Amino acid sequence: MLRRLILSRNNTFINCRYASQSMVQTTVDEKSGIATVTMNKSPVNSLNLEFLDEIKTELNKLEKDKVKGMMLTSGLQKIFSAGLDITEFYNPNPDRLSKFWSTLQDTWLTLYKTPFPTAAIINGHSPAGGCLFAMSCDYRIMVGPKYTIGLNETKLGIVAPKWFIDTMVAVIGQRKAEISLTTGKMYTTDEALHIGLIDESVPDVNTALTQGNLFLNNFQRISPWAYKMTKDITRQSTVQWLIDNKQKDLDFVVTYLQSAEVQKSLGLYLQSLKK
Ligand SMILES: CC/C=C\C/C=C\CCC/C=C/CC(=O)SCCNC(=O)CCNC(=O)[C@H](O)C(C)(C)COP(=O)(O)OP(=O)(O)OC[C@H]1O[C@@H](n2cnc3c(N)ncnc32)[C@H](O)[C@@H]1OP(=O)(O)O
Repeated sequence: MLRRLILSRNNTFINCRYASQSMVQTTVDEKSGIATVTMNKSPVNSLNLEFLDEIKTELNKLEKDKVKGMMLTSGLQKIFSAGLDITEFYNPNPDRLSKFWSTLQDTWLTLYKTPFPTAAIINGHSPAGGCLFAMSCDYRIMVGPKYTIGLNETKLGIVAPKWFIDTMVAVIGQRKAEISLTTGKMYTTDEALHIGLIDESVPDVNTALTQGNLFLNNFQRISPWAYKMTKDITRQSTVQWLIDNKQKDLDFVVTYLQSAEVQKSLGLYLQSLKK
């Protein structure tokens, strides 16, 4: 791992951590202590085992470094994240599939429970797992109007696990989540703003980053302990369910994803993507 200081747009030094061939780049503004984590896995930031592992490691590092906040964004032109890498569960190797799902569980727990405030800068399409990661941040700013966001699992012939569903319910409420999930609806930026799936719609990435910094800087005036306790209490039931049911969730997903019916749906969906 290498480190270097670079000069930011507002002339403060940024501590930049990077590794060769890294899929995740992080900069930390030395003045504000706010980190920007950029997902950079071409072509669509699909979340496979190695990518998830890198994201989790990076989040743990930020916690150790006691950053004051984090913005999660994408380095790709028009995609925040295409969600889970479908090739991880189409014709899967069962051992790798187990490892992949456990890593997803752990990465999500790490992101959902960060002791520092987080903002998703959604600068591109954000289906399924991409939407999950955005919803797991404390605040969402989406660059409009061209992109879409939502949990579209039913469109793939699969079911969003309970903790995906609970995360969405926590953001938009039971009724809207039920409609969104059963129909697999992908929302435009305006629609997402209207139902509360995102907090702000902005015209470009620079504005999104400025607004993200503004949101995170609010916490300079809040006790970190009070922040963390409040977040833990608010998110407790969703987090605790997964902690208590990790193995059950894993066993179910591994069995269900390998069933002939689900494999057939996934094959057809992958084919449609290639077309
Ligand atoms: C009680 C419990 C019950 C059940 C539990 C059981 C099951 C577990 C549930 C599992 C949950 C899964 C959640 C997910 O995240 S599934 C993934 C859903 N993602 C999508 O549907 C996104 C699909 N992709 C797109 O819509 C577009 O690609 C996108 C808008 C992101 C970008 O469009 P663009 O035109 O720019 O690029 P494309 O040409 O479409 O794509 C480029 C190449 O990338 C490949 N691709 C795209 N998305 C994925 C993906 N998610 N995984 C793997 N590969 C992907 C695409 O095929 C293209 O490949 P090539 O043709 O270049 O080879």
